[in-house]
Amino acid sequence: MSKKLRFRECLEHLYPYLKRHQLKLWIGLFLVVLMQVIYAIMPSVEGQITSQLQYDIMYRDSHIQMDKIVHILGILLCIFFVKITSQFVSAFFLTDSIQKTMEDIRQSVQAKINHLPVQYFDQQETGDLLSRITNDVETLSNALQQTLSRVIGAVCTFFFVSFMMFRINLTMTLIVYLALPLIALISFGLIKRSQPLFDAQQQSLSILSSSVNELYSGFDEIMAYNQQEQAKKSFDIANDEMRKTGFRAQFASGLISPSTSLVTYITIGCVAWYGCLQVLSGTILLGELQAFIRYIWNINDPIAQLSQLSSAVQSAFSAMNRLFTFLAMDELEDKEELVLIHEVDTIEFDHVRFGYGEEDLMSDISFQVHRGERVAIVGPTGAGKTTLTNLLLRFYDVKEGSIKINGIDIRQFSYHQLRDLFGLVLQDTWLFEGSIFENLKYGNPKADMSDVVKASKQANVHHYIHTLKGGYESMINESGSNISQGEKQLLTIARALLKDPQILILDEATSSVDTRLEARLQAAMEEVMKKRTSFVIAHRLSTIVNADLILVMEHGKIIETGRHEELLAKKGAYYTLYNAQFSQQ
Ligand SMILES: Nc1ncnc2c1ncn2[C@@H]1O[C@H](COP(=O)(O)OP(=O)(O)OP(=O)(O)O)[C@@H](O)[C@H]1O
Repeated sequence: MSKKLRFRECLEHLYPYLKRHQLKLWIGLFLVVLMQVIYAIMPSVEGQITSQLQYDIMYRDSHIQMDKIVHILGILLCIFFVKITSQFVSAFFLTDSIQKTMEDIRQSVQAKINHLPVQYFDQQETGDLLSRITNDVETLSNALQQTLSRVIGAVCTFFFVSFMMFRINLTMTLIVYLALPLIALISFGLIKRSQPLFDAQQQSLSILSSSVNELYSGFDEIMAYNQQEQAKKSFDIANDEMRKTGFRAQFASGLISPSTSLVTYITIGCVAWYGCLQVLSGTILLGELQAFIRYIWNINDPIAQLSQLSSAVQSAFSAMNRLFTFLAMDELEDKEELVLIHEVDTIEFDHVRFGYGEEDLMSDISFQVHRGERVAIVGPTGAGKTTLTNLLLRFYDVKEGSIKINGIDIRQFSYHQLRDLFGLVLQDTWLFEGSIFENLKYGNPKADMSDVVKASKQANVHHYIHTLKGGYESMINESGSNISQGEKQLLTIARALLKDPQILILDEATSSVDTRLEARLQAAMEEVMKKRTSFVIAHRLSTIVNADLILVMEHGKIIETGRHEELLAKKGAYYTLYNAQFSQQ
């Protein structure tokens, strides 16, 4: 994420997305150009009314020719009608193409998340990632919506209006042109200065969302530990930083408009003085001077507009930068499915060495498991139990040695193929916002209601679902807080049963539940492990006693292996652990 993209590179990344909806985009932009032509013609036509009146007063003894005035008004009305229609139609086409482009970008970000290595998520704040999908895309969308048509319009206006001004008077046009570099200098100088300030503002926003996210997800703990003051303090710091960066960025860009207006007024003063002399000498008509003064605003407008849009352009640039650097990140390379696995017969760790960073956490890990066996992994916290299962799922790759299924290195399989073999029942149960039925089907989208009910019965959770008002259609809220922890784990067991995986990874809950629920959980776990190769991060005595293989881990090493009785007889590490933790159960 370190390399920053330049503006041109950002546009190069954006272009393929815009290109997909280019027909609508081009129609919209063509109409924008048409509007600018009309915009350039209107002051001259309006000026004709003044010139006509001037003529009638001076040469026809104030006898006004109303038919000529009505004729010009008619032309103005037609032009106005075309302008309004173009405005509506172009807004429709531009909005449609831009919104579709944003939808595509959001989809790319979503797809990207699925193809990133797990390490990326270890290093990223969730708020930062969420901000990429929502805030950054929204900022870019707003900027395109507001700026694309206006920037193109501004450039066209500049050329069309210049042409009209030259037609009226060369000297007056040159006076205006003298002021233009000053306006450009002021605008773009201030834009450049405020660019880093906008970056800082966006960064603060993302820190603030992370902070709010943390406050919300840790709400119970904050209350329980009476840390409201501390939480408020860290939120206040993020909030204050947001205010400061926001103020600096907005103040810097807010200076642009008043400064450029001042230069415009001075220019109008000079032109009006020179123009009046020309009218008096009869070189130009009064209506032409009137039109010319309108043109000064119109030609300064593009530059002033750009400066007014600068905050949107700069925020969009920052957003595009983050979005496209994210989208350009290296993805996990997946293999084609060259090797097939039907039945998993053996799983083997062969002299595995691994560490999350430079330092090794585990080395020389070797053991073998056969089909249908139950492996209990025990050891103190931080021993490396979860890491072992992370390696099995290839969330991380081993540094040395290999993990083999049926004698084939798991790196030979595609991620999809490998992970398809596994079912997960974790302590940290994950259920999403949706109905119980949808949550259970997650493991097997093809399952129908009868499969779901069957799995729920096996997992001892069917009766509980029935007691809920909506049954299988009951909604689980975003955090899953409307269901108890024990019931949630039963639901994840049912989900795993529906998937019917060959290998099961089960992380037993350490939190104690009431005796009846415990019995239900126990039975459900036995059911899900039945006839399946299972790796259990074990906390229950019964699981360990019934295991075919117990791996005793400490500091990333397997220090003992065997069955319960053998290990007890050894009177080693397992014996001590058993007496300290499990014998009371
Ligand atoms: N994603 C990670 N990045 C860096 N270090 C990690 C990561 N995950 C775990 N660790 C570290 O690796 C070591 C082993 O962690 P692991 O979670 O495998 O232990 P565990 O035996 O499962 O512990 P527990 O019983 O508490 O879950 C710990 O020191 C932990 O801090």
